[in-house]
Amino acid sequence: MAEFRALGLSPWLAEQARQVGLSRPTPVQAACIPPVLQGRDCLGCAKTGSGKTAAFVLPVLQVLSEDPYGIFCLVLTPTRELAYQIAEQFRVLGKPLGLKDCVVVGGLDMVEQALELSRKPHVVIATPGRLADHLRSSNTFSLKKIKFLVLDEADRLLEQGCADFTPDLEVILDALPARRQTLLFSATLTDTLKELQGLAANRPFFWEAESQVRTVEELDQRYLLVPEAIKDAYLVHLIQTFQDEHDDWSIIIFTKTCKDCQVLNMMLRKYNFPSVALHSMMKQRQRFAALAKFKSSIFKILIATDVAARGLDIPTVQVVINHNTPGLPKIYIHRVGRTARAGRKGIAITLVTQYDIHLVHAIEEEIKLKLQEFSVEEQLVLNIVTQVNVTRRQCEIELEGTDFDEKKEINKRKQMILEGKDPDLEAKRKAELAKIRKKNKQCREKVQQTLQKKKQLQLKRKLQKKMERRNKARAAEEK
Ligand SMILES: Nc1ncnc2c1ncn2[C@@H]1O[C@H](COP(=O)(O)OP(=O)(O)OP(=O)(O)O)[C@@H](O)[C@H]1O
Repeated sequence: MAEFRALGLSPWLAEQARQVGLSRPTPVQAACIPPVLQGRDCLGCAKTGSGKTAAFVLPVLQVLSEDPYGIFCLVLTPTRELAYQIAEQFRVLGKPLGLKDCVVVGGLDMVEQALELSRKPHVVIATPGRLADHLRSSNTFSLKKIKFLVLDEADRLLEQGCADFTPDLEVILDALPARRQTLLFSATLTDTLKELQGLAANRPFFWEAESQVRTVEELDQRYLLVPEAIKDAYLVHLIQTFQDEHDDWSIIIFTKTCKDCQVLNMMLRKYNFPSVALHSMMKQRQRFAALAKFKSSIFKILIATDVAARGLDIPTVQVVINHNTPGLPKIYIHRVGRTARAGRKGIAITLVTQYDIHLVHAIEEEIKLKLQEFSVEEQLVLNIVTQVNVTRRQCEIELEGTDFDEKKEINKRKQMILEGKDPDLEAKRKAELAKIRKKNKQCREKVQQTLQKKKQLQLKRKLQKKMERRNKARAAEEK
């Protein structure tokens, strides 16, 4: 407790931290809390599970307790589940303050959220899309007086991936006062450091954990070479083994697509494994329910897309299985970081097919560590291959019978409308683009063929000339 106090926190807050199990500051907390209390902006880069959340929650609560008003702090985070998790930390640590928080995320009632926002909560925790929608559509609340802006998983919020947050961030930043403290945290900040530094200009304090290796020591990182066609048999075998060998076990399996996630969940259920799925095509209430069931250990297996890759803190997770090798090392770091948190041990097994070897090399290069091979008894896997493949096919057929693909199409259209695009026009544009690409490809092929023919002709002529010269020489010799 004394150590948290030594960082500048009040006795009540240090005591509250102790009561919720934070007895001694972790390095990221020890390094970042004092400069934040001094009024500086902060960029904190520390490994997964190292306590970055409390590194911003504690100083925000400290400053809030000295001059409480609403809306005092805005926290932005990329996923809805993460927003609730952060709100929970604010709630437990800020209980003695009577802290009022408000979570603003997509998929839930907008009117209710607007009402809550108008009641001036101390802290708003939001995903960018929904908060920007509120700002565009109502003037019943103001962010003009906020003292703190926190970007959790800051690099994800700023990168322009498949879900691009930047247009929403622009709307939000326009609604904020220039005089504020900005705190940015992630386990993978360094790639986007330049953009981030532009956001935090108030005597920014940058802290990065001193370590070459970018994943935690307690994590045992393995790969398993598997032929693509029988990958699922390996997965079933792995799960069966963990179930047989451990009483208390809990696994997160990451998949590439929502459909894969759904099919695998159906398949594992057919084998009576206690699994639940979590992906972005589920309704928000189903997503929360699935996560709650997994957190309470009613279901021991969570099959998820990368929507669960960042930030989720579930201490009981001992195993992470990557059903596909992540295409980006950064995603690998976040996925495997769902285990071996806060000093606990954990294992991550990545299924690697013949097509993914280069991805493993990229991961190893980034994390500065070689993955070790995980060995299994191949015969046991071969024994179940046919059965597993048949079961998977059955599940795929079952899924095709539902409106899953249709929903996907509808979701895509909805997303486009939200982004201000016309789905029909986009479809037309896409078709035209495909046509142009096809034409270009045909043209390239034609050029290549012509070039090749030309080359062959030249070669033929050269050969002919050579032969002629040789014949002439021979004839001259004979004379
Ligand atoms: N000082 C502390 N002492 C003990 N446990 C702590 C301390 N600080 C945080 N923890 C615990 O460590 C776990 C991980 O913390 P947190 O979720 O903040 O990690 P993180 O660094 O944000 O990870 P990620 O990068 O995956 O989001 C949580 O269960 C939290 O309660």
